[in-house]
Formats: sequence, structure tokens, C-alpha cells
Amino acid sequence: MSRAFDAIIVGAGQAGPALAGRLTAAGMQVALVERHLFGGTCVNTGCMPTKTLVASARVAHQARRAADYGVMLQGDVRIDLPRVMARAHKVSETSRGNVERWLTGMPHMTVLRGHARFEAPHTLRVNDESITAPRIFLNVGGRARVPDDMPGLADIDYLTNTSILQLNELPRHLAVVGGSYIGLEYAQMFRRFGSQVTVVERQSRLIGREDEDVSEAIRAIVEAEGIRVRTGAECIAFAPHADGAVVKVDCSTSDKEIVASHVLLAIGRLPNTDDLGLEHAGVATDQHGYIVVDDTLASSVSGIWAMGDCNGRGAFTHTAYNDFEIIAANLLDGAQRRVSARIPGYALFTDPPLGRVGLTEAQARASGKRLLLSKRPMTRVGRAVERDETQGFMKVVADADTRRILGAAILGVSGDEAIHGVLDMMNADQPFDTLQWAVPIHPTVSELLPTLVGDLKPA
Ligand SMILES: Cc1cc2nc3c(=O)[nH]c(=O)nc-3n(C[C@H](O)[C@H](O)[C@H](O)COP(=O)(O)OP(=O)(O)OC[C@H]3O[C@@H](n4cnc5c(N)ncnc54)[C@H](O)[C@@H]3O)c2cc1C
Ligand SMILES: NC(=O)c1ccc[n+]([C@@H]2O[C@H](COP(=O)([O-])OP(=O)(O)OC[C@H]3O[C@@H](n4cnc5c(N)ncnc54)[C@H](O)[C@@H]3O)[C@@H](O)[C@H]2O)c1
Repeated sequence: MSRAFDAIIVGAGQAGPALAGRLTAAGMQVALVERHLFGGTCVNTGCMPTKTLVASARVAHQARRAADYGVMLQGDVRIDLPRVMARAHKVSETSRGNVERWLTGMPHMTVLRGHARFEAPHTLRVNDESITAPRIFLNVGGRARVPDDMPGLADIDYLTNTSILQLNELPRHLAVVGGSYIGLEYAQMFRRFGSQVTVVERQSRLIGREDEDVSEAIRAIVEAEGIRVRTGAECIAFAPHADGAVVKVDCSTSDKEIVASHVLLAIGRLPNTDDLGLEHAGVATDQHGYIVVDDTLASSVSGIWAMGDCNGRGAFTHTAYNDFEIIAANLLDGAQRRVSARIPGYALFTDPPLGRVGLTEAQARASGKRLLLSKRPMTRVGRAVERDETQGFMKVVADADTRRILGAAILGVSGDEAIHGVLDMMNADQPFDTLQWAVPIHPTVSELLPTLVGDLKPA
């Protein structure tokens, strides 16, 4: 059987459903193919369940600290992990159901459940039928990277961001391999649930894409909660153990071994492009399997676009969604939007969180521009003091000649929200002087942004 459509979308992640909405509203007959769970990674195994779990972990942490605030609770904090997990599953299920209902209720829409694979440049096979369209949009996302050359990995049971959500018992000792977004969010969460936690990171510091002062402050925050951190862990190897697994973290000495009841692999993602039959369509990928796209997200084959994690141009829900916005605006609204115009912003949802936008200080220094820099500890932010959550700092780096902000980091209470003040300024392309004359609300973290830019000094 063969069917022809005006457009085919592969994957119901963060870009596909929204694009389906726009294309069908424009009168196109659209097929959307999803092989697994509607909503993709963010909804089912990524942002939504993790942030729900992070919220439970924060409550546990706050409860333990209750006496610091003069609130006296009786007894120990006890975690009912099945209940904690059920809460996360419920949030995912609701969102997944909403996406599925939205898609199946769209006029001009055909939802196909199955794995899509190219047979020819504009033909895909799904189950026992062939579907064709002049426009094909790939939104296939990614999965946890599980290297086949990590010594001993195949001999132990390990967890990924997907399987960890099925845990019903608290790990006695969770070894987290990888000290970046997934690793740090899960490490702090399980420590707060009561597990012993060790983070094993190959690089010399945690979250190595950030500035060194950010890495150091995050390390201090997690270590203060009793998480052990092993950076510079070369020769990571695993072996089975009666209590779970032995994780070897150092080449030279055998005392650098950890016996963990559970191991979480959080060492990056792989795009789901290896089973798409891209070779039958002639769609080019790079050496990591990401679909090569131009500034409008068009692939190497005319009429085929790639959105979200599979194009390697972003690794976040908001960048996937922005890919949809770019494609829809260019195809349907006569716009000329480009990915390169996107100012990168993101957050690490540890507690306190790290909000980031634009260049790091190190990147700004490498640019050769004349710089201005300002940094303020959270101990000098009223909101943080009142909440007794004064870890971290905020900093901003600006171009001395254009007076434009180049980048900022807010590691501290509400940093994930307050960073948007800077992000909006950068998107509005305004000089920082404009921000200095804003009258922000007291007492907030954002109220210190004008003070922060007012303190800018030559770097
Ligand atoms: C633990 C974790 C926490 C995260 N937290 C955050 C966060 O807090 N904030 C943030 O911005 N980002 C976060 N992310 C990243 C975010 O989840 C992703 O960037 C986002 O989901 C990418 O969306 P996407 O649309 O590109 O792909 P996905 O959401 O992965 O969707 C791809 C879809 O395509 C389907 N598919 C794949 N191949 C085929 C095929 N051949 N045929 C049919 N269907 C197919 C898949 O089943 C899937 O449903 C997190 C990720 C993880 C793993
Ligand atoms: N808050 C958020 O927005 C959020 C949260 C979770 C995940 N995500 C997305 O998911 C993606 C994947 O996250 P991630 O943390 O798995 O990957 P990552 O690519 O951000 O970090 C992987 C980490 O593992 C380390 N590593 C790599 N190989 C290793 C090895 N063999 N042994 C030890 N350490 C090793 C790296 O040095 C790095 O620190 C991210 O790119 C991010 O965009 C985002």
C-alpha cells in the first residue's frame, strides 16, 4: 500500500506536533509517524519527569533544613520512592496524552504508529505501507550514549535516563558516570532522597563547557550535600560485584574503586539517525550521526528538513521548538529566519540552578573584544539572604565598545528565571545602559541585574 501526503513528519517530540499544527492549519494533508511515546524525550524520559523529581528532592532537602527556619518537624525525612516516581509518571502521562489527543484530533492529519525508514528521497516505509511527500521533516531526537568500548560495561547492569525512572527502591550507593546536566541533576536528586552518591567525570572539572568559577561553585554546592566527586577519572572500568558493581576510576591505583549498588550512565546523547535509512535518501550526516543542516535547517536533500536534537544545532526542548518556529515562519509566513540568529540560553536544574545565556567569560575573552565584567556573590542578594540560600554568584560580560551584553551566568536561587532579564535584553539588542534604568521589583533576584551591569569594569 502507498499513500501520498503534502508533508510527512517523523517523530512526535518537541518540534513535530507544533509543525503538524501549522501545516494542517494551512490546509496541507500531513502524516506524522511516531514509533514510541508521544511527546518524545522531554515529556517521557527527560525534562518533565526529571524536573518533577527535582521538585520532590527539594522538598526533602527543605524539610531537613526546616529547623534552620524555625519550623520544627518531628521525625526523620523518609522517602517513598514509588510515590515520588508515581508523581513523575503522572506528569509525563498527562502531557503525553495531551500531545496524542491534540495530534489525533487535528483536521487533515494522519497519525501513524510505527518506525519510519527511508526507501527513497521522498518515500518512507512505516509498518507495511509506503508513504510519500514532497516535504519531509525529521524530528527523531536522540537517546543515551552507551559506548561499546567502556571496559566491563557489558558485564554489569547499568541505568540510563530512561531506565532510572523505573526504580522502585532507593539505591544504596548510586555511581553517576558523567558530571554534566543529566549526571548532576540526578546526583543531587538521589542524594536528597537519601542515597550515597558518587559522580565520576572524565574531564578535570564538572560541567566543563562552563567557566571554571562556575564549575568550582557547582562542585562546592554538591559536595556540601555529601556527594563525592571524582573528576579527571581516567580509565573508567566496571566489574560485577555482589553489592552491584565495582567502578574503577583511576588507572594507577586500585584504592580508587567504588562499590556502587547502581550505576547511571550520563555521558551524552546519540541522535536517532542510524536506523532511519538516510542512505536511501542521500541525506548527509556528520561524523557523530547528526543530520547536516544549513542555517534554515534544510538537509542536504531538497525538501527534507531536520529539527531538534537530531540536527546537532541544539540539545534542548526550547531549541527544538525554536527549530519548528524557524521552519514554519520560513515556509508559511514568508519570513527569513536563521538558526544562527538564536542566542543560546539554558539552565542546569540543580538547586540552586544555573541560568546561562550567550558567551561564557572564557569564550568572550577568546573573542578578542574589549570586555567589561561584573560579578556579584549571592550573599549580596537580598532575596537569597532572606531565603538562607546564598550559594553561587551572578556575572555578566559585555562588549566595551558596543555596550552590548555578550553573556551571563546566574548560579543561585531563581537563577533559571532571573537569567531571562538578560536574555530578553540580548534579544532586544539593547545596550546594557537600558537595563540600568529599569526599576525592578524588590525583593527579587532580578532586581540586582541593574546593579550588576552598573558595576561593569574593564576585564
Ligand atoms: C534526563 C533529561 C533531562 C532533560 N532536561 C531538559 C530540560 O530540563 N530542559 C531542556 O530544555 N531540555 C532538557 N532535556 C533535553 C530535551 O529532552 C531534548 O532536547 C528534547 O526532548 C529534544 O526534542 P526533539 O523533538 O528533538 O526529540 P525527542 O523529544 O527525542 O523526540 C523524538 C521522537 O522521535 C521518535 N522517533 C525517533 N526515530 C523515529 C523513527 N525512525 N520513526 C518514528 N519515530 C521516531 C521518538 O520515539 C521520539 O518520540 C533533557 C534530556 C534528558 C535526557
Ligand atoms: N537542564 C537541561 O536543560 C538538561 C538536563 C538534562 C539533559 N539535557 C540535555 O541532554 C544532553 C545530554 O546530557 P548529558 O549530561 O548526558 O551529556 P553532556 O554531553 O552534557 O555531558 C556528558 C558528560 O559526560 C562526560 N563524559 C563523557 N564520556 C565520559 C566517560 N567515558 N566517562 C566519564 N565521563 C564522561 C563528559 O565530559 C561530560 O561532562 C545535554 O546535551 C543537554 O542538552 C538538558
